[in-house]
Amino acid sequence: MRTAYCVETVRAAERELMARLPEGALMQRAAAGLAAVCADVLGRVTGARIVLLVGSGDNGGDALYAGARLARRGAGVRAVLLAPDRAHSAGLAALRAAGGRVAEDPYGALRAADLVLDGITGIGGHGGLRPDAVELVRATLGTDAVMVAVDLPSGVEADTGEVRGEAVRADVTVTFGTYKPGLLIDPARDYAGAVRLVEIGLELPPTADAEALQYRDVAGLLPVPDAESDKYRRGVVGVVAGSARYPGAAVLAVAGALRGGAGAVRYVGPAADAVIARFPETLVHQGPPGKAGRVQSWVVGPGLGDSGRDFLDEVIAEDVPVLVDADGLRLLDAARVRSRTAPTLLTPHAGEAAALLGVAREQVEAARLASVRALAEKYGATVLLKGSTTLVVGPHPESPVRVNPTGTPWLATAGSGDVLSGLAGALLAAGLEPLDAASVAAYLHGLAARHASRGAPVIASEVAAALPAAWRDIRDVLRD
Ligand SMILES: NC(=O)C1=CN([C@@H]2O[C@H](COP(=O)(O)OP(=O)(O)OC[C@H]3O[C@@H](n4cnc5c(N)ncnc54)[C@H](OP(=O)(O)O)[C@@H]3O)[C@@H](O)[C@H]2O)[C@@H](O)CC1
Ligand SMILES: [K+]
Repeated sequence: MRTAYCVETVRAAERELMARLPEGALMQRAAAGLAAVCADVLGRVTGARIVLLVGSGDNGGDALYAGARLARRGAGVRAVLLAPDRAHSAGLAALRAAGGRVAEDPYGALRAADLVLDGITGIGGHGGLRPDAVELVRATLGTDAVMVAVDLPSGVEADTGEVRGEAVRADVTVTFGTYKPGLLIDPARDYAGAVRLVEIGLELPPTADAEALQYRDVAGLLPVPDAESDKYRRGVVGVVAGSARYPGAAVLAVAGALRGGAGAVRYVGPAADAVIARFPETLVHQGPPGKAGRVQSWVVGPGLGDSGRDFLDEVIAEDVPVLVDADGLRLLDAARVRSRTAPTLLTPHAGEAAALLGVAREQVEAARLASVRALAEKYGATVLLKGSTTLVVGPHPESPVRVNPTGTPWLATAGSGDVLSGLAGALLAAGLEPLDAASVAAYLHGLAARHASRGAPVIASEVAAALPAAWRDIRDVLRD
């Protein structure tokens, strides 16, 4: 599991560690790791032209000490001090002692740089870059210099991934001790480039603030049938989806459920002919959901249209896990969801989330973490917010947010959400907790899209068809 911790927790761990270490030792660890990554990126340090953008806090101190290390190895290092009277004095002295200098012509130095170290702000920064910093950072655009951010790209919010104004766009971010949530969550994640973690010995609490499943975690969670399994042990999913206008949504949700390992899929709705034509293994039911036979989880909403309200109400009243997506979300009553005893999983995209929260879509996109938490609280449900970085949170406000690392922009295609809902529904039916079902589904879905796409446009039914390949990929790690 890749984990990330908020600033408050990082600072507490830092204080505790600092009390046990000689003065300045922690910053030296950070600077040593930072300099090593810079050397790696440069290939050859001797003769390299390096510019340090140095803010008024310890983030600037890290940059100065790393600059000193690189200067000792033969690099030409120039520091641009954004607040000369508040720059880290010991760091600056170390840089000077190593042969580095304060830049006399900052813009000239930036134009000629091979590498720029962004030490303007780290975890102490708030709000976007200030105007003087904006000007300097703009001067690096269009040059060949590699931008390496110290701890975080300056201008992003460490805890939330929000970007309130301008921020540094890094090629590489060297972060210390732990990932910060902003390095995993868009839009900030997109500013970080490749992230390298430098261990500095922080002892962090067992529960993280954000976490991203890795192959091995997903492999451990995937339900795998054994010799005793029958369709009920594997899980029977009920799908209430589709309408005369959108029969395809039903087909795609059923595809996701079948490829998600369901023992059986029961389909309820007006698109039975289309579903059977494509997937004859589906059990279709003509009456209301309550009479469809045994179901271990329901998926309701894709392509349902307005006419599905009665079916939605009936499904919500069932005492099994229910996933609500798309049109189902619009028709949903928060109080009814909150009063359910079995788990509920909601899977909105940003537009649907915005409608449910009564805000603009842009607001959800700019504050994805706050939005998904607000929805989880409003509905007392687990919520998966689709998007560039899909987020999943449980109803408990203290639980970590799960960030999906496998997304790809090719997934932004009609019907891909329907596949995801069927897939997550199958995992719920197999008995996974909603947080696991949703995050494993997002992971598989992203991986399947990558398989199907390989850099070219992909359509939703191909994503569903590529799920077995993604599944095999993941199970392969268990053989290592
Ligand atoms: N914690 C750890 O484990 C370790 C931490 N380490 C390092 O320390 C860093 C944290 O250092 P930090 O606390 O000194 O804060 P930092 O990020 O340098 O910025 C604060 C300064 O910036 C200023 N400022 C604020 N917003 C601004 C803006 N938008 N634009 C411009 N300026 C802005 C603000 O000044 P003011 O608002 O008063 O003008 C304040 O002076 C951390 O990220 C890591 O690199 C490692 O060395 C070792 C392990
Ligand atoms: K920085």
